[in-house]
Amino acid sequence: MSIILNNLTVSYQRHPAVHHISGRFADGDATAIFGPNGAGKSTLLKAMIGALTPDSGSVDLNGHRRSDIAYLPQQAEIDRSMPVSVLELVGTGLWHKSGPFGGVGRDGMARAIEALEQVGLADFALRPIAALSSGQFQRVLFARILVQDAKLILLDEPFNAVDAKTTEDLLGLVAQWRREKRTVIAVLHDALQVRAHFPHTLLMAREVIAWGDSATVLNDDNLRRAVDTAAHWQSQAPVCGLDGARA
Ligand SMILES: Nc1ncnc2c1ncn2[C@@H]1O[C@H](COP(=O)(O)OP(=O)(O)OP(=O)(O)O)[C@@H](O)[C@H]1O
Repeated sequence: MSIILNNLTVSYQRHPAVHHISGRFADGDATAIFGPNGAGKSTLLKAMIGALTPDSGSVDLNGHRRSDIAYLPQQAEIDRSMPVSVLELVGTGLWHKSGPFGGVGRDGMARAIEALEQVGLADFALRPIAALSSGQFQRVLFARILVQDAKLILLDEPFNAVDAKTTEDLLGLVAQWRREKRTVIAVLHDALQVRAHFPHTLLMAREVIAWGDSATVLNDDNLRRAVDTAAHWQSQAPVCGLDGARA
């Protein structure tokens, strides 16, 4: 499933976090979004799922619906104090099929248990989500994505605060999604990991620094340019005139 950004600008109180980005994500393959802190990576994902409205430009899902997208937010954005069991949380991945108040049914329950087995947490099904470690919780969120069976998978820093073994297991799922020709887009901070597992990279610092094959994009010059761009940022980006120029 191809996703295209057309001159996309997304701002907070008119200060752009994503500024005039255009390009196409590789269809049925994995792309990393890479860049310094504050580069607009999370903002871009939120615009892609429709949680933020662009100031200008658009996200073209190529005829697909938002419900074809599975999204993993940063853990810090999830309220884990909710009185919900692991199995119930994984079951919410079937929301688009069951409706907000519908039960997941016997088949849905079986799929959720199968997904928990796949991430190695079947024994944790009835535990409250509040009782999980960060790494276990991340496995549960990946199980939720498995039951969603989405064509487009967006992951925001999926391996943050996750140990080496869990990272390796979850990267195995990314490899499986690539074999299944799903489009995977992940915000990452580890260039070695990107080079090894994500064939394509969008390197950004509010704007596109480079976008293409990871081996080409992640060269020293480009990485330096991204860091230099960030080093000259003011606390807020200048207001955007939306015609391509800063106002
Ligand atoms: N809700 C918000 N209100 C105002 N400004 C925001 C908001 N969320 C993000 N920003 C600002 O937008 C810019 C981009 O933030 P964003 O979180 O998208 O960056 P990022 O590349 O994901 O950063 P990091 O690598 O640190 O997670 C930052 O300057 C940030 O302070």
